[in-house]
Parts: sequence; structure tokens; C-alpha cells
Amino acid sequence: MSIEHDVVTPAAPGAVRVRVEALAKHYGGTTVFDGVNFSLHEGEFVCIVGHSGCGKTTILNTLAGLEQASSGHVIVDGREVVGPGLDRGVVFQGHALMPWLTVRQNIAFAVRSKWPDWSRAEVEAQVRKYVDLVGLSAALDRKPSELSGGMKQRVGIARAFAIEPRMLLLDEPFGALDALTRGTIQDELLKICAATRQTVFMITHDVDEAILLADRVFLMANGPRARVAEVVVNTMPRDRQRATLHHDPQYYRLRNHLVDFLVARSAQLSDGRAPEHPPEVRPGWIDDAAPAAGELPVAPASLPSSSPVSPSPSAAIPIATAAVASAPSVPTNEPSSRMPAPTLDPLSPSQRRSIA
Ligand SMILES: Nc1ncnc2c1ncn2[C@@H]1O[C@H](COP(=O)(O)OP(=O)(O)OP(=O)(O)O)[C@@H](O)[C@H]1O
Repeated sequence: MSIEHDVVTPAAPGAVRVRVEALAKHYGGTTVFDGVNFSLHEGEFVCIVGHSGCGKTTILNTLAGLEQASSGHVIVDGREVVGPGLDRGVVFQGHALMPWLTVRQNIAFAVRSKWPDWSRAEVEAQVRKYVDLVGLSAALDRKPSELSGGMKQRVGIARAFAIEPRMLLLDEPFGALDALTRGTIQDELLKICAATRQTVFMITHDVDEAILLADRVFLMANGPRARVAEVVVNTMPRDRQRATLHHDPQYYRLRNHLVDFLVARSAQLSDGRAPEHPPEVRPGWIDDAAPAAGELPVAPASLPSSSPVSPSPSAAIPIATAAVASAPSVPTNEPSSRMPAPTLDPLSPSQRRSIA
């Protein structure tokens, strides 16, 4: 597989950067997914959620150029993806570090690939900037075997960020991190994306993380013949903060909508029953109209304002088990008795029609 080094013409702000058309993947006689269609825009942050095995990683690897689809096309900046490129940084579920290199060398290797003319000092400065970001300065000269799982994952994140790619492809990047590091890196990721207008495509199993980070959330139906069944627009203002997200009533509608999909509709829409061209819905709004100030109920008073939205991996909804849980309505793992469930119906009548 060759690495593309060509410089591509930057897309205009907000323009479509990635087009996925009629993508399908078969293994033997099984169609994992087919009829997958979506676009990603310049500077957009998209999360994809769906049950285990529906094909999210396969789609991400296809965008990265690391896997080939059985049919369909992935077009980035007007060119079909035929292999990996330094315009796309990938953070893998497993960290995928080179075990014989130290943290510094792993990241420096990526930086030198991107900027082969940089001096040793420039490379070192770039490495240190991103190692500092993920809080690993003390581990610069350690090899992966000397790091914990979460530390290795942070090196993988630093390596992807350090090449400052125009597109970040993140496969559950924060799953192995402790709550504090997870929150810090989520915040940094938002800042970096706002500053660089990077396009981000991220797989997560954590609906709260999706609501915090994403401009749009792709909901993927179950396989076989899985598809992106629906595109949920995050209508909450983009300067979302973990500590105050739950003060916005839209948050509860969005969260209920995502959980409802995972609990019930993802299975109903399996086996090719989802539309090939997913509808865009705005469950944060009532009747597809932006809420007027003062029209909506406020967050429960008993919810502590310091409650993080994604306080720990354990607060993530484990998708494989979501079906056995009643749809949680609050963003923490605090006792539910302290936080009354919202009474809002997450679906507006028009949304119900559009996904019926
Ligand atoms: N080399 C392979 N041969 C056969 N089947 C495969 C192969 N690679 C992946 N699959 C199957 O393809 C399906 C999609 O896998 P993929 O890893 O993309 O799913 P996923 O949605 O990312 O899952 P998870 O959320 O658990 O990471 C799975 O059912 C998997 O078993």
C-alpha cells in the first residue's frame, strides 16, 4: 500500500471534504454493511455510534485507506482514497505503536514523515508540544512495554495530533483513559479542532461523549447489511462545556433520542431496512423549530453543576448491554433517584414521520 504524499487543494470552509458513496463490505457470504452513504464537511466533528460488529471500524479504516471496501467509493477532497495519507491521522482502538521505539521516537517518526525537511530541533519541539498535551512528558524515553494501556493510548493520540492532519480518524480513542485524562483530552481536542478546522470522524460507544463533541452523530443500524440509518444534528451551541452541558434541555432530548435508537431502532433497522440515504433529524428541537428562550424546562436542580458529562468510562453506555437498561436520562452515574427523568418526548411529530 503506497503512502500518498501529494498536497491536495484545501476545500473551502464548510465545503464537503469526504464523500462516502454506496459503500459495502462482504466477508464470505456475509454482508456486514451495504448502501452506506454520507458526507463530512470541512471543520466538522462527526461521531458514529452503533452496536458492536455493525462495521464502524471497517468504515473508518476504509476512510483511512487501510482497508478496501467490497464496493462503493470514498472520495476525499475530490480524489478517491486508494491508500493511507498524511492528510489523515488515525488513532486506533489498540494504540498501534512501534514497540522498539520510545514515546519520543514513535512520535518523531510520524512528524519526520510529514515534514522531512524539519531540523532535529523542530521535530523535537513538535514532539514535546503534543506529549505535553497528553500529559506524558515524564515518559518521553520509555518504550510502549513500559507504559500502561491508557498511556499507550495517549501516545497514539499525541502521534495523530502531532502530524496536524486535515482529517482525524479516531476509533474509540478515549476508551482506555481515566476520567480526568479523558476530560482533559476531550477539551483539548475541541480546542484544536476549533483552531485548525480539522475534520474529525470518531467512533464512540459513549453517547454523552458524542453529544459533547459532535456536530452530527451518525446512527448506524445493526448488521448484517448495516447502514447509517440516521444523522442526528447536534443543535446545541458549539461552545459546549462538560460541566454545564446538562443545563440545556436539548441535551436530554438528544440523549434520549440516541439511547432510544441503540435500545430499539438499531435492531429494527438491521438487515438492509435502514434507508440508503439517511434522514437528518434535530431531536434537540421541538417540531424542528429552534426552542424559544424560557420555553423549555430547566435541568433538575439536584444535578450537581460539577457533574461531568463523561465522568468515567463506566458512565458510558455500554452499547452491547444498552437493550437491557432503561434509557438513562441523566448524564452521570449518580444515583438516579437524585435526578428525575425528563418527561420530554425526544421525537417531534415530523421526526417520527421522517424515520417511520
Ligand atoms: N477479516 C475478517 N474476516 C471476517 N469477518 C470480519 C473480518 N474483519 C471484520 N469482520 C467482521 O466484520 C464486522 C464488522 O467489524 P468492525 O470491527 O468494523 O465492527 P465495529 O462496528 O467497529 O465493532 P466494535 O464496535 O466492536 O469495534 C464484524 O462482524 C466482524 O466480525
